[in-house]
Amino acid sequence: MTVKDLLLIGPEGQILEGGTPEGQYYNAAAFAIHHAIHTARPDVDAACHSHSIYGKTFSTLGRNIEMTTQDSCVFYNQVALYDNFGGVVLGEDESGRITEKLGDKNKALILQNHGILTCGETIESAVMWFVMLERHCQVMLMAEAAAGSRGQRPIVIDDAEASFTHEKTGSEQAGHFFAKPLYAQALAESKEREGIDFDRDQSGADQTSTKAGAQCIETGSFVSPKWVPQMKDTADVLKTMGTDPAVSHCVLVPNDKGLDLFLNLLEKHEGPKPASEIALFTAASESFCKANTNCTIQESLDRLAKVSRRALDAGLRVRGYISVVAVCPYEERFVQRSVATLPSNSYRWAVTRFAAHCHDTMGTGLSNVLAMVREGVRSVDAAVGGLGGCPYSPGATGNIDTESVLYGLHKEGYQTGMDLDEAAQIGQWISEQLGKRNNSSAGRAIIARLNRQRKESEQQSKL
Ligand SMILES: CC(C)(COP(=O)([O-])OP(=O)([O-])OC[C@H]1O[C@@H](n2cnc3c(N)ncnc32)[C@H](O)[C@@H]1OP(=O)([O-])[O-])[C@@H](O)C(=O)NCCC(=O)NCCSC(=O)C[C@@](C)(O)CC(=O)[O-]
Repeated sequence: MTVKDLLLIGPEGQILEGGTPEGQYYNAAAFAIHHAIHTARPDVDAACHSHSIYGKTFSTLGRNIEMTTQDSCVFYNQVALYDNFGGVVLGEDESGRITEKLGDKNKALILQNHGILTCGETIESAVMWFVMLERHCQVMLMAEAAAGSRGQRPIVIDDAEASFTHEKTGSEQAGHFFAKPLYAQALAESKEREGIDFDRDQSGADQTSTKAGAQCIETGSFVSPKWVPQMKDTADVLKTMGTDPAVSHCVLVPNDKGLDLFLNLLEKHEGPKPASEIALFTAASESFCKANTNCTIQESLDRLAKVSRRALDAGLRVRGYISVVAVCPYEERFVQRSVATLPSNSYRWAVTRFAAHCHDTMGTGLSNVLAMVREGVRSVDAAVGGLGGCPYSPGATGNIDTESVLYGLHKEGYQTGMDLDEAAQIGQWISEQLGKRNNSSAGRAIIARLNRQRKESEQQSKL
């Protein structure tokens, strides 16, 4: 199983995104359980459930775990037993009873005659609790068998020590931290196997970028022409451009009016949809949010929650951007803390993907992209020739150039599905069309190499 097999399922059980063409189906019982948990526990970002061998074996005993080892104390007072097996979970009755048992503070459940389930505020902690609970079930089974053969019982840790140990090791942050090596191993294994979705920005070279292998192309913006006149022709571009079913086209939308204009265009458009994804954006600093979208962060989150819900209902995919996560041109204070709290539920639940979008203003664009990819981001934006920019970020360079990002990712062993030489030629071509210098240093170096090779092969053919 790889990331490409994963499905994003909406609240009504509809598949919103993901999966291979032959993999558009899912386990209804899993959906029933996970949906009930996410509805009942907004603090929970991830739930893990599988019929793992030791958890399943332990569950047949119809009892809860005991704190018999230091590691098990992460679960002190936070595991409940659901001692009622109501058959495969397909209905709301059984999933409702399960979430009732989970309550509002437990991180795990023993589901009698079924298996184990854990949850956490992050994917990492939920997975770590699952791995630890599965191992603890194994420990309990072995310890009880060994003790039982001598007519004894394993020694249970006293409440005071268990509580103290839980306080030190059972927090969400601890779960996230414990999972780091496991997560790093999974990422290392997956980077050889999987590709990165390569996206690019509005540079007008849509057809040619398709040729270089981009999977998503941001084609334009439905923003106010009073604010960004350069984008006022987006509707005309969408109406006239060709589409390739292998490529997803995306447009930037800041508010309801932008979505109305886009939906209106789609309704009137004959033939395949020219774009099927929207990109929403807010910012990590109040000053940038005001400068870019004329509202506060909270106002933008409220606005975007509504826009994204409408877009999903209309069958569109939605991605989200948080601008200025590293440095804000208007605020000197580093804004990292507010970034951590930004993807509040209203925004986070409504978008179907987050992507890395970097500029190279301080020469750190490529390092930032690589750092994000190492942390698990699998969607990266870039523009050939480093075109583009942001009118509300004074002094900012254009977007990070596709050519150097491809070079960096390929060197690190990631597969992008894109052809670097092809991208470099497109970057050179579009820069010439626009009468601009090619802003990609990697692109210029590749063009120089391609020109040299061309000359050499011409000379060879003359000989
Ligand atoms: C958000 C607004 C509209 C608020 O701007 P506002 O002035 O508060 O909006 P308003 O609702 O008061 O409307 C003002 C006028 O604009 C019209 N209007 C209003 N909305 C639209 C629309 N969607 N499409 C067309 N027209 C629109 C509206 O109809 C009205 O026209 P009037 O009645 O005066 O004739 C404005 O601030 C805006 O358009 N901002 C866009 C800024 C932008 O495009 N920035 C660059 C791209 S974002 C970016 O670079 C970040 C990203 C994604 O790349 C990631 C990163 O780099 O970090």
